[in-house]
Order: sequence, then structure tokens, then C-alpha cells
Amino acid sequence: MEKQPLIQVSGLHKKFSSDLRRGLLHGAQDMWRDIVSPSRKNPGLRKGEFYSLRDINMTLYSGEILAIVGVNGSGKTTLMRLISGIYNLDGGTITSLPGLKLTAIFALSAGMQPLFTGRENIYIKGSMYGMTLPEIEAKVPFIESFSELGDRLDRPFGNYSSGMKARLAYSIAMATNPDVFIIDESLAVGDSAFKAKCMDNLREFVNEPGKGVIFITNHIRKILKVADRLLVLDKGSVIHEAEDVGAGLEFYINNCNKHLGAEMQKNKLAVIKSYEL
Ligand SMILES: Nc1ncnc2c1ncn2[C@@H]1O[C@H](COP(=O)(O)OP(=O)(O)OP(=O)(O)O)[C@@H](O)[C@H]1O
Repeated sequence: MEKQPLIQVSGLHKKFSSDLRRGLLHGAQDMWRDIVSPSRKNPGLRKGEFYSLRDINMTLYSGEILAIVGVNGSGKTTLMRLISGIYNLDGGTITSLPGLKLTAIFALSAGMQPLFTGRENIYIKGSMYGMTLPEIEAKVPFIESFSELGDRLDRPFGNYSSGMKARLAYSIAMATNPDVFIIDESLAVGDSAFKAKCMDNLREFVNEPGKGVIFITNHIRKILKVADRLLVLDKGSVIHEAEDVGAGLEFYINNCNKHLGAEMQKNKLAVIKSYEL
């Protein structure tokens, strides 16, 4: 059966300015250009600008967990923010299936109020995700049960450990019932039992028709456990794409992780081999 594309990215570019003041000026110029002559093309690089992403082509298909790896600063978060509509594109296109609902977790505390309890934050964050009050109320039992926070749900969010924040953030995001779920390193801090539960939950999630996950992490074991496909980003470009996730990770470690030193590279490759056995 042919795979159904949920999100298609083609020829995507994103540039930033390395100088904050100049960046603000360019932003104002871009806004003015969009108002007075929206058909005019985005200019190339101006003074102080650099490409954070260049000519990115990728597709997320229904039924898959797509992992994206890359060293710090390679452009992973920028790409996810563009797909989520948080940033404007400087070139290229992003096409989604009509009506597609996307939920992303970028930072565990984003939008959460530290003085309010976890339970109160369910309402705050849920409404930020666009849920109505009855929808949130209907999902509270799921969030209580999935997060396993028990009576800690009634303590101030600001006092939560990072693992507790991960439990609440993941459970609220899942309660939005998205079609595409983007997770940017947010599960790095949960304990291993919760991480394993999330991995199983993601697999169940993509088994439903029309669902897909984009997963950003550099955690090799997690990728090997859940990913169906792998993209390697380097210096703002996709340099490798693999359906054989183990082989893709080997490429990544051999080509992008030289700074780790030979011993560390060897250890990482051994982890991959042990999964392949
Ligand atoms: N708002 C911004 N203004 C200027 N530069 C930015 C901005 N956001 C990101 N960048 C730059 O774009 C590049 C890619 O950053 P990005 O956060 O996407 O990388 P990443 O792969 O997610 O890194 P990490 O693994 O460290 O999270 C970096 O050089 C970063 O400094």
C-alpha cells in the first residue's frame, strides 16, 4: 500500500541574523515588504545573516516515527519550529494534509505557570493548545492516569522536578489528540520507566491511521527502539536519510561525531551493533 504523506517540506530555507539589532531591522524591512509587495521575493543573505537551514526536503508519512539527529546547532529545532508555524519561511514550501492537527513539545515549562498547580496548568496549557473547557475536562482523567503524578498533580508546578514536568507536558500534549506529534528532546529527562511507557505510547499512536511522529533526540538507544526512519542534519542541510535506522546512526556517528574522539565513537557504534544482534 502506498504511504500517505502527512507533511511535505520542499526546498526550505531559513536565515537568521547573528547581530540582534541588525536582525530587528531586517525583520521590520521584511514585514514592510510583505505588506506593500507580497509577491516580491525574499532577498538573499544580507549583512550579518546566515542560513540556519538550506534547501531542506523531507516528508513525514502516516504510520511512521521519523527521528532527526544532528549535532548542536545543526538546525533541528529551527526545522521543527518552521513545520509548527512558529517561524516564517525564507524560501521553499511546507505542505500538510488539509485539516492536519499538529502538537509539538519544545520546552517542558513553556506556557506553564510555576505558582499554579499541575492540575491548574492542565487547563492553562490545554487552552493554549486550542482545547475547549469541556475538551480539557474530558481529558483530565487521561492526564492523571498517564502522568502517574498522583497527589503531586495538586502541588505547584514550579516545585516539580524535570522528570515530573516531562510527565505532565507529555500527557497534556498527547491529550490534544494530534495527527502529528513533534517531540524535541523533551523526553530526555523522564525516568526510564516513563520513557519506556512513552515509547510504547508513540508506537500505539502511529498505528492509528493518519498519525505520524517526528522525534528529535541524540539518544541512540531511544532512536533504535522506536524510529522507523532517520534523517541526519548537518550545518543546516539534510546529509543522510535512512530506513535502516542502525545504518543511518552509524553514518551519523562516523561522519558528524568526530569531535567525540575515537573511544566514544567506538562505544556508540557498539551500542548500535548490540541492538542489531
Ligand atoms: N532566533 C534565532 N536567532 C539567531 N540565530 C538562531 C536563532 N535560532 C536558532 N539560531 C541559530 O540557528 C542554528 C541552528 O539552531 P537550532 O536551535 O535549530 O539547532 P539544533 O540542531 O536544534 O541545536 P541543539 O541540538 O543545540 O538544540 C544555530 O546556529 C543557532 O544559533
